[in-house]
Amino acid sequence: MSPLILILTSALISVLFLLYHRRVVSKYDRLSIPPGPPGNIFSGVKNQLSPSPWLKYAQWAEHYKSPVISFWVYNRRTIVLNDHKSIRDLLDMRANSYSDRPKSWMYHDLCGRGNTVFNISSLDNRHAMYRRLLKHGLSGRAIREYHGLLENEADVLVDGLAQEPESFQHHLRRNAAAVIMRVAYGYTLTENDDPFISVAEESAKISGWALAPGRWLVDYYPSLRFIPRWVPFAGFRRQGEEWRRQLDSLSDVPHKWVKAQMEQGDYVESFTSRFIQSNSIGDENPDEIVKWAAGGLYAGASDTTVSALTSFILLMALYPQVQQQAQREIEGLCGPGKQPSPSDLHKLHYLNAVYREVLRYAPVSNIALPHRVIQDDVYECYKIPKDSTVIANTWAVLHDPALYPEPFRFNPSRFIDDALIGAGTGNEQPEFNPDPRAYCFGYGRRTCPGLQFAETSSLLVMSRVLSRFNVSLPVGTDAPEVEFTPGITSHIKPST
Ligand code: HEM
Repeated sequence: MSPLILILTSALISVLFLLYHRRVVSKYDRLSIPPGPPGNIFSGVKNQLSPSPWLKYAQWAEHYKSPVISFWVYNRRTIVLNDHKSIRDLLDMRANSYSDRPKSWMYHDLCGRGNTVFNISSLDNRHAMYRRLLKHGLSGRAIREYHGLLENEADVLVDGLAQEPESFQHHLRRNAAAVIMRVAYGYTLTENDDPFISVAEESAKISGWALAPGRWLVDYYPSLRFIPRWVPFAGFRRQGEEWRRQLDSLSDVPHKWVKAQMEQGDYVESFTSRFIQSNSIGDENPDEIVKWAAGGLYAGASDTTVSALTSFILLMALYPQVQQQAQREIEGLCGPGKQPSPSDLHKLHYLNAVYREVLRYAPVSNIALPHRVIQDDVYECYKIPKDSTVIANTWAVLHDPALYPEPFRFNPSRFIDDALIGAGTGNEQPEFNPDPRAYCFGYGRRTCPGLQFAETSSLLVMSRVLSRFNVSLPVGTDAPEVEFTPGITSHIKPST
């Protein structure tokens, strides 16, 4: 080809590219951002969000007549999805773009927690490695191996409840911790003041402070992290370093304990021991991958199942007819006075419906965890800018009257009564009362890996409690207003 033709061809290609680019870019630019409250120039809507942001988001969606809304929190663009369609379309169908986490500079960077399962970027290969391990360790087959453990701990729980029914939350907490410590580390909890539980609670406390939304300006203005630590107003840097030291040593405790037990040749097989011995992890530092994945087990399981089971106990006391129907089902299957075993659980259709209705009526996680979109996107007539924090308002979906008629009525039959379920085609969700587990456990590549484990352990506890007790409010107590605590994991009140 002659040089002239080459030059002309290159020029033509450049012009075509520029025209295409201008058309696409200007089309994107012409679109508007989803509507939402303007907020103030410095902190955006930050001061309008507490204590129950999901209610505020739902109000704004109604006010702006759009399920997809947006606003600023300081200098961070936040998009909230308030209906099932936008959540499905974006977080699930476009999971490759919407599964990252927004960066918390205080917690991820200064406190060094960026590698935990919950926080690590979805673009980091290690996220996929953690998820592979968790999938293996929490598969149906793995869970069957834990059946004996789940049964023993459920017995300990009901014995505790028989002795001190008023401390039911303490017993539920102990049960969740005992099960997951054994699964993750092969560790058996001591009766009181267990040192591993103290370690885990200390980490959770520090994490709560470091993650408090809006508390650390460095989360919104990351260049502040370069301020020298000796500068008088750089207290956050000194605090971050101190917490980093504490959190590093706390997260090493259980992992080192398992390794020491293994070196002595005297250990109970666990998630950690199994994967430490496996040479299929495929990272130059497999020990770290196992450590963080096992840490995710405790962090994911310890508070969530407690929240669901606390709601269950209170709702059984408030809805005796539901309780009796579930008890009749259990007795019909197992015989009078007999306890269901883990392999009976799938046959208890009404109890399964009660579990789903507990998750729907009192969501454990009202707004899942925040996601981050990694590239500019267009949804319907809106542009969604790269790096926006994307929040799914799970609470709004699970209380949407168009999806769940009479959403504030606790009614497990909605999931088994054909008259209450709209027609679905093939494998699709029904028109009404779809399975709430599709929302309660999060979305896309961040969907909770513990869904099946949570279900088996919760159903077992629920069935054992109902086959041994009649749950009721303390004598002389009026039925309380049902309210929920704010926070990442929400708990039904009264919680003491
Ligand atoms: C009723 C019980 C539970 C509920 C409602 C629940 C809910 C959730 C939610 C909403 C998320 C965030 C998903 C997202 O960002 O979109 C999550 C993540 C996670 N959950 Fe659960 N969970 C429960 C139990 C468990 C259990 C028992 C485990 C472990 C045994 C667990 C381990 C995890 C882990 C490791 C993640 C992080 C996933 C990631 O970021 O890639 N969860 N869970």
